[in-house]
Amino acid sequence: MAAARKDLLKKVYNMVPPMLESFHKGQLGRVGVIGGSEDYTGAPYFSAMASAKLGCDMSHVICEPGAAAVIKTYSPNLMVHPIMRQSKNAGASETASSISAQVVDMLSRLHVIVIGPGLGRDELMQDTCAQVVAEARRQGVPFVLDADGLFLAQTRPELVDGCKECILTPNVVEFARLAKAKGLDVNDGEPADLCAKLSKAFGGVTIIQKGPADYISNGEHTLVSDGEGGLKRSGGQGDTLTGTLATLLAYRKAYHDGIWDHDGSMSRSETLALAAYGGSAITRECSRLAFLDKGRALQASDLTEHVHTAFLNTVGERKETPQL
Ligand SMILES: NC(=O)C1=CN([C@@H]2O[C@H](COP(=O)(O)OP(=O)(O)OC[C@H]3O[C@@H](n4cnc5c(N)ncnc54)[C@H](O)[C@@H]3O)[C@@H](O)[C@H]2O)[C@@H](O)CC1
Ligand SMILES: Nc1ncnc2c1ncn2[C@@H]1O[C@H](COP(=O)(O)OP(=O)(O)OP(=O)(O)O)[C@@H](O)[C@H]1O
Ligand SMILES: [Mg+2]
Repeated sequence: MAAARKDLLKKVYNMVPPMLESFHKGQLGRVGVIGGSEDYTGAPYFSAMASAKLGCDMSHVICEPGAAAVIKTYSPNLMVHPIMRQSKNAGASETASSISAQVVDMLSRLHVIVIGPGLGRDELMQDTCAQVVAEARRQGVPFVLDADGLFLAQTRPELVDGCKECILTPNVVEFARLAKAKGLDVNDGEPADLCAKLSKAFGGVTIIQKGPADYISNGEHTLVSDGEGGLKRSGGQGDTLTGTLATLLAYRKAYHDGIWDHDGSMSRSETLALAAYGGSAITRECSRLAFLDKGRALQASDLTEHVHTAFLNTVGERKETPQL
């Protein structure tokens, strides 16, 4: 393991809470994934499940009623809330304000939200999420924008400009769309510099540009996460990333809230970068393990099954936790 990677993962370890008998339900993470629509039920499931498998106590999915009925059949462990509405299914009194108000009601019980997996680009879904993002930001609830959630950053950049409590996770194509929205030329420079430029253009928002290597930048500092992954590029692997990021952001909150004894020496900006790096490293390791297991047959759900081992192989279990 290269020295820089080892060093970074050791710091991620320091941010991960031990598992103590004194903790109560919810202290190790309450995550909400907003997405899931008529067309896509897998994406929010993979995201929420990855968060749970990384150790989050409570993983919620907030989605359309049609998607909710389906997602509930995938796993009884997830809490699924049929709050969101696509325009064509909305009643006369259901507006972005009335729907987002129900999601906002849940915010005080959530540590982190992920917006976008399987969300779609329907106008009412997008408007609802825009209002949720604005309120999450006001309340200081960290959020991850991915997939159709990135369409918000592309079309309404003011929602995220300058936000220091969020992570954007574009793939190559989504990165190019965001760059275009900010007037940047993706052919002008090395990937690490481009990621830093885009982050700066968003006022220092943390960006993970996914690809053969993941570039992570807040405009000031750029990390490269290039651990070996698998060779199958099936859809849905990005959802394991957003779920792992969500749990690490919940752990980050636990770290800053001081729910266990530690020296508290890491700043919020450092721990945000560590959550981003840790999520990327764990996801790539999941992909590597799943590919070893399944080869060409690998599907997104195979990553889900390797989240725990990937955590043990990269970050490692806390020494205080009894080893199984
Ligand atoms: N099982 C599921 O429910 C899944 C749902 N998904 C959802 O599907 C919706 C649309 O997501 P898409 O990712 O298709 O987004 P887009 O509809 O924006 O399409 C992006 C396109 O870029 C292509 N692409 C991706 N990486 C590339 C690269 N490195 N080089 C060149 N082309 C590349 C893809 O093949 C895709 O055609 C989202 O809501 C997403 O969450 C996907 O995450 C896949 C799995
Ligand atoms: N060429 C590659 N080599 C190794 N890992 C990769 C490669 N491309 C992507 N990844 C990894 O796969 C994960 C998902 O990235 P990807 O670019 O597939 O996202 P995505 O297109 O948004 O996925 P999704 O289908 O879930 O929407 C990331 O953790 C990334 O590090
Ligand atoms: Mg994606």
